[in-house]
Amino acid sequence: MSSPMETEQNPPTDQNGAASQHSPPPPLPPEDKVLVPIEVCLKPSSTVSIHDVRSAIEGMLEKRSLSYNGGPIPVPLDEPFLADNVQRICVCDAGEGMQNDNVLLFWQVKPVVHVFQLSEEGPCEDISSDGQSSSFNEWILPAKEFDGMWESLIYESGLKQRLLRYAASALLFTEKAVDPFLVSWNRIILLHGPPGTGKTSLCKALAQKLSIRFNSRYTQAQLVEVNAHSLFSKWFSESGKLVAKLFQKIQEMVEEESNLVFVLIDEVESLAAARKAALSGSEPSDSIRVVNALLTQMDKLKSSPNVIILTTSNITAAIDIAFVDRADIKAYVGPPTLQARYEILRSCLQELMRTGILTSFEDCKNTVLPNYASAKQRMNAPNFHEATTSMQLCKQLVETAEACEGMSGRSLRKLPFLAHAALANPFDCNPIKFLSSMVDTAKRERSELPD
Ligand SMILES: Nc1ncnc2c1ncn2[C@@H]1O[C@H](COP(=O)(O)OP(=O)(O)OP(=O)(O)O)[C@@H](O)[C@H]1O
Repeated sequence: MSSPMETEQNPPTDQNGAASQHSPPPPLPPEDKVLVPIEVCLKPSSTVSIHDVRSAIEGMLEKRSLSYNGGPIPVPLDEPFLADNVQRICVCDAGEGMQNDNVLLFWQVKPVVHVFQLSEEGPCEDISSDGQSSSFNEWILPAKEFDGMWESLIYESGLKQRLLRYAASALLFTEKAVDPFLVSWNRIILLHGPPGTGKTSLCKALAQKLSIRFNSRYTQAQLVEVNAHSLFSKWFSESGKLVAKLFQKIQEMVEEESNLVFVLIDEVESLAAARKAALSGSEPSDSIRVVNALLTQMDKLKSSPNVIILTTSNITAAIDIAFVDRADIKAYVGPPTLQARYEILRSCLQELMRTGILTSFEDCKNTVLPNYASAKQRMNAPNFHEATTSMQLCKQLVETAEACEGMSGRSLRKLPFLAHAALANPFDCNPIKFLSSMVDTAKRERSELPD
């Protein structure tokens, strides 16, 4: 593998290090340059200012006029300030700026540097008065727990980009004080779809991303995770108090205008269920008061510019219509497509090879499996043959992904573990044998899915 970064003098290379056929294009005019975010994570021990690191990284990118073909950029060891303080440098969403056989030429794009440090504080849990379920969790963002989550979620059709751009526009409109009577927008996102498709994770990952991308405007960010179900306490009289307590806390957070607050309400369909049950008389009317209190509090929060409300639901039809109306973005998150299944399984396999669980052929640790598009391209090439282990593996990986049709992202991420546990000899684990075991396990899992 070539290094992810090459100097401009070197011809651009593709992901396998082959020289590009094209000559480098001339620099673009500044207004045509695509913005490419560069995320720079500081070491936990670092105490330097984000400002200083940003300037040093910008200087580094300018000085070296680099090109890039995937993976993290190595921290420059010849620059002690960066080497001492920076843990990693990642180029994000480079897709649009990539040209010439997937090479990103830094002098063709406008890098936007975001420097951050992960919070290691962990969640702060609030135990509800029944002493059992907690009514909300709170994290300081960006949190160590959510590091890498955004990258691990795989969707087609630009869903992640759409959400990121939507939230960025919503924050910009608010910051620029656009008159809401003339242009109307909310900062409420609803993700709905079947269980296990990554809705909750996507909300958390989105909050983490935004806390990094907007940290020059908002110096602090927090995520409050509310389980809607737990708000309907079995002690009915307590429910109203729980909602009041929760929103009082959120109000305190948003009063500090340098604070960006994300409120995640999971299982929002339980609001509708409670209202319906109350109307049919099977639940005390207290439930309906809780739903109404929640909606009123959400409306109140709308006037605060620094809040984004993220909600999820498994059952679209059951969501309270009053709530659906409030959400600006209603995105359906479905089960992974063939390509997404391939990519999820590829990342699993890659991890098992990195950690040495899968072994038995030389250089297993350093093998890089091709992505779906290049795997298909190579398999369809007239001179394709399965002689190389990597090609044999990716052909089998495509077959495994095909066998997993209908499975959720959550089940797919569990599949490698189940397949490993089913092996007769788990200590001599050949990736080819392992993939056969995955197909068998997938068939078994699918046969056990409810109709
Ligand atoms: N599209 C995906 N790409 C990668 N991983 C996924 C995907 N979908 C789900 N997963 C995996 O499944 C796990 C569970 O997802 P999560 O709990 O966020 O789903 P959910 O849709 O909120 O489920 P539920 O509705 O049952 O609460 C995630 O942490 C992730 O590892």
